[in-house]
Amino acid sequence: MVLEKDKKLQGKIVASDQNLDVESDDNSGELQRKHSFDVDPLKRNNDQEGGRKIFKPSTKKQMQLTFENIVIRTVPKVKKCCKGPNYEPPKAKSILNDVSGTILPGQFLSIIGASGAGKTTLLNFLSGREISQNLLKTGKIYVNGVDRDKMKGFSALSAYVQQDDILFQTMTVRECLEFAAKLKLSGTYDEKINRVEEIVKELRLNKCQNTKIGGPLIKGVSGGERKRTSIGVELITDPQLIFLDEPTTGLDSFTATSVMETLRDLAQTGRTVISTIHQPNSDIFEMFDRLMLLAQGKIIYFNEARLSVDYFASIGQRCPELSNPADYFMSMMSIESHEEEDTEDKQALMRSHTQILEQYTQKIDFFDQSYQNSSLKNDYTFRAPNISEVSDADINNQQTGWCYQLGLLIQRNFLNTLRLPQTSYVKVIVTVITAIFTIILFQNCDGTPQGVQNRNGALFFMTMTIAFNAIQNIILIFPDERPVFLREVNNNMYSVTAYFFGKVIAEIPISIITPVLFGCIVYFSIGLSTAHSYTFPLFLGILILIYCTGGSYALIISSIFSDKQLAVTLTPVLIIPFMLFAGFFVNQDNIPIWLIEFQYLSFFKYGYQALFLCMHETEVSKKCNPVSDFNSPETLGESIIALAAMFVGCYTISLFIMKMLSKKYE
Ligand SMILES: Nc1ncnc2c1ncn2[C@@H]1O[C@H](COP(=O)(O)OP(=O)(O)OP(=O)(O)O)[C@@H](O)[C@H]1O
Repeated sequence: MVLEKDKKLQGKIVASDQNLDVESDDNSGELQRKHSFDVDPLKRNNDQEGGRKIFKPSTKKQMQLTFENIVIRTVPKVKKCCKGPNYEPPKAKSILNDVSGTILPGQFLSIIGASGAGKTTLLNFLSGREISQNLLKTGKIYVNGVDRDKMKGFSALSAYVQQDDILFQTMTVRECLEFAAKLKLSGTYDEKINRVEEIVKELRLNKCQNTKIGGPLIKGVSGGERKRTSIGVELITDPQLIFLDEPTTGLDSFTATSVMETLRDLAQTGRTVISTIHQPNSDIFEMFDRLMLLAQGKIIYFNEARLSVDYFASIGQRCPELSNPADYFMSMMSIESHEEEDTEDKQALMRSHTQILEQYTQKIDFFDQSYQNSSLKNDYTFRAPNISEVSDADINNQQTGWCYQLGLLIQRNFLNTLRLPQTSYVKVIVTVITAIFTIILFQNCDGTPQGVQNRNGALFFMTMTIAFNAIQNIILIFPDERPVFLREVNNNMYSVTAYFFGKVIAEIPISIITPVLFGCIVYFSIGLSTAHSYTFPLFLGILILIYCTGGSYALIISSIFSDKQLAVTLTPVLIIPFMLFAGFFVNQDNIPIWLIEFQYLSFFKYGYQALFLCMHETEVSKKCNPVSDFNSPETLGESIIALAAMFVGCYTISLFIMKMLSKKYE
């Protein structure tokens, strides 16, 4: 089909490009254009698809996005220490090289280019996402003619669908959409649910709406359905400007085509859709509306996709027959592979590399110049006539009440805990098994010297077990939730404090059940003190406090490290030093003076100390006076207060880190 179309195009090309009609004469190689604005997306929708209407036409103001002279480059760091006579300061690397263009309502722009061409950087910059601090950015972005920097709620007008599908694996497709609708939309409950129904229908999610998203532990929806759910979550507010980062990556060809169809349909209702695409197949290329080719941070083509093959043929880059134009363009924009890789002469190899790079740069410069001089060059000064300025009324910056957000977050967290096996029944089984181990290892904790030794060992073991149980719970779960939290908080769905308290409150049942279950099994089985009626509840209370403090400490670690593997690997290193200060392994008198202060940061020390004093301060038989042996500087009350203070302190620090994180990703 592509070829047939190309042949037709070889004579005279008549195309409507951003409201331009383009005429081309292949013999002269000259492409002429004449302006005539005719964007009627609904008409196109009906005409092109034989009356097929998938998306409801939006009643909102349409968006034209214009970007002017965008330059993004690295700011090289000059190392003062290395400055010498032969010192060559590092050069700035250009990532986007003075790129300009405009995208009109109803257009679906696909950006393709070799790896490192600057696609993601451009998409992020256009969508207003945070660009790394070490990059220098200049240029202007206008939305319907209004300077984006002067707009208050650009993020509320647009949607950004990330490459990875960042969703809760335990939630169903419908639950994900409902959650987004409840937090992002104003109006009554029925109105919100109606919008969900619409999205389910429009994105063809009917069949899988009650299936869980799924992940490594839960079987869930297919890749395409997951991607469509991610798109649906972003479409809930009916944004007019939609950015997508490589939406087809990781999908099979059929699913990728179906996702692209969805995006094309979306654009045909008047929305402006901009997407980077990774390795499109010929079917997907067929579906392209506007195409932007990026190479070395330069736009070498930005116009209708169907004109691209002819355009490149006119500058000497003819796509072979029966080839996928996208593949041809990709190879055209890629640096050629090195043919003399085997040579042992390193200098020759370097020279050859430099030569290839120079040739490649020359080739891209030629494409750049050809595009700049071409009549197909995107006219970024063009302003669609029926587009009016964005006003405050167009910006839906709605945020629901804090308590409403908290309620929904608690509900979601509980659901997640119940549906994730490792946070529910597996945890209970692990608790029971470790309790049985404790009983086997530390029997007979009576008042004899051997029994007291057993008891001290058991108390230390319990402190470790309960603390690690809590740490593991947070370290294994929070890193998975972290991207969802960042996406949602930056989508203005809820506040950081609502998320934080939602998390803390949802943790309460497991923070009570685990230590209480463990304590109940172990306490009487190994013969711990029954001297006072309050000893046992006090003992359980301390176990709960140890669990909560361990969890709060782990929350700091997992908020700092985004990578789960890294967090898991570093946890022992960050925990063990505090464990050594607990007073069981190292006599506190032996701790070097410069390290002594560290013991006051150890929740193991206060946890173990509190359990120890709880047993011995209430012990009737003190044959071997263990309290004096332990040399505890704090009383039981002080130990409990210190533990509680650490718990509150760690949670406060993690809340602060989460706030910082959310600002960083704004
Ligand atoms: N913060 C940064 N500091 C230095 N260089 C950067 C930074 N961000 C991006 N780059 C560089 O800019 C170039 C373009 O990066 P970008 O991620 O936009 O490429 P891309 O076209 O999206 O590539 P891919 O398809 O592989 O994702 C790359 O060479 C990258 O290394």
